[in-house]
Amino acid sequence: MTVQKGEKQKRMRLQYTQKARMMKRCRNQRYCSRQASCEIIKIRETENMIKAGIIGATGYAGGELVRLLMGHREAEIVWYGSRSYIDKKYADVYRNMFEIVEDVCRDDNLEKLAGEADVIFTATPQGFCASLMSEEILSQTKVIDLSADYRIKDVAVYEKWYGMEHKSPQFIKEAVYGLCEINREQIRGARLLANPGCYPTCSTLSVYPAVKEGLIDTATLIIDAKSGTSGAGRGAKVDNLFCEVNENIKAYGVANHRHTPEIEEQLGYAAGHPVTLNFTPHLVPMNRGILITAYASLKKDVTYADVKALYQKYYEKEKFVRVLDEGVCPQTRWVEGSNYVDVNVVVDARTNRLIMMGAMDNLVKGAAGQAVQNMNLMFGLPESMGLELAPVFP
Ligand SMILES: NC(=O)C1=CN([C@@H]2O[C@H](COP(=O)(O)OP(=O)(O)OC[C@H]3O[C@@H](n4cnc5c(N)ncnc54)[C@H](OP(=O)(O)O)[C@@H]3O)[C@@H](O)[C@H]2O)C=CC1
Ligand SMILES: CC(=O)N[C@@H](CCC(=O)OP(=O)(O)O)C(=O)O
Repeated sequence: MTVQKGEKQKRMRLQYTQKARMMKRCRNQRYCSRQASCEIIKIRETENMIKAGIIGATGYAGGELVRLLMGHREAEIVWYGSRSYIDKKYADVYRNMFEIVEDVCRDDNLEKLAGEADVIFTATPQGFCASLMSEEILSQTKVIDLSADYRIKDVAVYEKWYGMEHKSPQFIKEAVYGLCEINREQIRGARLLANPGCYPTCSTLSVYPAVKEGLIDTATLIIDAKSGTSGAGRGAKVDNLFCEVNENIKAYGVANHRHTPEIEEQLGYAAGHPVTLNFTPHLVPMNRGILITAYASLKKDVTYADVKALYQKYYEKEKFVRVLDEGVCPQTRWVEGSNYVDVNVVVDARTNRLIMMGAMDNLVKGAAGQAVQNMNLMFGLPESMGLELAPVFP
């Protein structure tokens, strides 16, 4: 049986290798079949495919990166980094990758990987990337860090909110905050990219035009946020057990969540002055998704049409930010599995407040999708390459 399968695969490989050679750089053929894709990936190794290494490939954010990069026609994964599953087949950790990923997990040796990869994604706990970063690494490869290590410019603020010493503060200034819709030009030239947090991405994009245009009083800004459980990662924690999360909703990190200073910093740049706000996250019994509802007092007398025009001014040309129609509130289900952020507003004339809403998939636009969007910009590729996925429904 095994022999027969082996023979068949050999024949198919030959066939597909020939096919791949004929296709040369025909970019749209990668998924003509699973076997073909393997061969075509190999052929393209010699054709300047971006070699990507993932440290933390066995986590939820890293796993989503694997899924997205498998569908990226200019990138291939050369390193599935892990700490607990070294030498184990990646597809044995995530069986959705059965017959799709054949590689085994390797260690988390950032220095060694720097010599093999054009780009390294660190989808690891806070502090890991900062503890290993060096000029030697950055002179060989680009690094996209999905943790918060380089997101906050003031090291004292980072150390206070994250409760740890920053091990390489000398790189904070150089790191570019990778919110593509706002920092696109700086991202293009970055060696070290700080991929934004999930809550900060959805919060900032939902509120940004109103803050930038001075439409709201930022001192009154309150951001209420809800997240699915994958936001907490794959590690076993009592708080995330089925019986704790199912049929339940709870606030956490009230008045002290570590994403607060990140959102304040980004909105401060937009406002042109420091911003202090309330940010309250909630854990909801869903796998994925973030929903933001933000409130602030209006400084101007405006209608929905005025505010919509302002949001369109910033987002009309943004593929991944969709400003919904009047009266339509964003829902996590409409963005699930995709890189989209849906936003909308309501002008509440009765309370003179603007209510700003946003929905996004925490693992895609909130983590891996945005990381791929950043990689595309850093390598001069079309920004949406590998991300043109419609949301899944239901
Ligand atoms: N989940 C989300 O929605 C989002 C997550 N992020 C950020 O992405 C990063 C990863 O998050 P997430 O995927 O959720 O976390 P997970 O807990 O699911 O995964 C963590 C990964 O890091 C590895 N790892 C754990 N500890 C260490 C260590 N001490 N040294 C090296 N590697 C280690 C794990 O490897 P192994 O399992 O093999 O031991 C695993 O692959 C975090 O910084 C998180 O804040 C950012 C935005 C959204
Ligand atoms: C539900 C849940 O627990 N969410 C996480 C979000 C963490 C995350 O995504 O971390 P970074 O964006 O900072 O990397 C939390 O609140 O800590």
